[in-house]
Amino acid sequence: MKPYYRPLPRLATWLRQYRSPSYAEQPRLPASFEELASAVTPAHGQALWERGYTVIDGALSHSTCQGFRDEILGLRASGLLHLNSTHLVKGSTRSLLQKHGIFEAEVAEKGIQDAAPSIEAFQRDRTLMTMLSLYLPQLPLHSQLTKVQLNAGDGSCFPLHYDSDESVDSRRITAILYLNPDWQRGDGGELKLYPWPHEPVTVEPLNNRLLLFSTCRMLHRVLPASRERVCFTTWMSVMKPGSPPASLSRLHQQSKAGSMLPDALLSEVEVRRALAMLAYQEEWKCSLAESHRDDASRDALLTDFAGKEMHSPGNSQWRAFMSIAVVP
Ligand SMILES: O=C(O)CCC(=O)C(=O)O
Ligand SMILES: [Fe+2]
Repeated sequence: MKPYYRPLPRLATWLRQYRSPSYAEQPRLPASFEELASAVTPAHGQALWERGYTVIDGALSHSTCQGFRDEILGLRASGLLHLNSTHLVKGSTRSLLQKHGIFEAEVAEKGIQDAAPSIEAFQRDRTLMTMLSLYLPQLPLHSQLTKVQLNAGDGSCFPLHYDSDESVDSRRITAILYLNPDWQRGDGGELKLYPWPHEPVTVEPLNNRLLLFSTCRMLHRVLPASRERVCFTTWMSVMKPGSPPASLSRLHQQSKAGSMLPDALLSEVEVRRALAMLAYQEEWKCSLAESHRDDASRDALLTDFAGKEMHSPGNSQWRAFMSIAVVP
């Protein structure tokens, strides 16, 4: 005997779909982002681990990128993006200092998921994390969060910074997808990476370019943009906040800096950070001034930075060390 309830589940699904008021208007989402599975190769995993960054061009389809870009422009037009702020920590007081012309929102914020369904689907999709975990099993990625960004292009930029610190949270890989089909040389807005003691690297914000780098170990900034610039960032986290990765961005074995200071010492995150700050302190200070409006709080930020500087670059031995240490 056939059970009489068999057709019911299918009928119920069918009814639910057609009764849903939003059914007809639902935008068509890419079923998945499976192009990423072939775009990410073992060589990308290796570069990310050893150099601390890698670039994947043409990671997704053209129409997927167009959809992402339209959603971010729509969010800006509906006033759903807010200004990005630099966190200024002074003793026990924390203050926020707005950057000019950098508008952003996290996908988790109110109203963003409905207005940016493809980007929300990207945040939920696990293809990128799965591929990276396959090639970097030492870095078990577990979850991800996405933030959209629109740079107004009036000289807006980011100062030198690290996205996080291994002792602060469990984010380990930063993935930025650039969505700028008309970007041309001279428009600015390049991302500059400082993989010290290697030379800085400039990455153009080209359409459908996915840049991956170490969240805690890669010093970076955005150069002033003279044209509207769109992107989104996905931060991928490991399960346990304190867990390694030992090294995303191992030093070259024969690092020149290592012949003067042992590589083991240079591998210490804090030592690397202090030396990188020394190496780039003038550029760092300039980038802080460029990213914020000229007012009293910017003065406070610059004063705070001056307090952190180590005053040795005038010293000729130090200058000699820095010039020999850099590995091209
Ligand atoms: O816009 C970019 O290319 C990078 C932005 C950035 O560094 C950040 O949001 O932390
Ligand atoms: Fe950043």
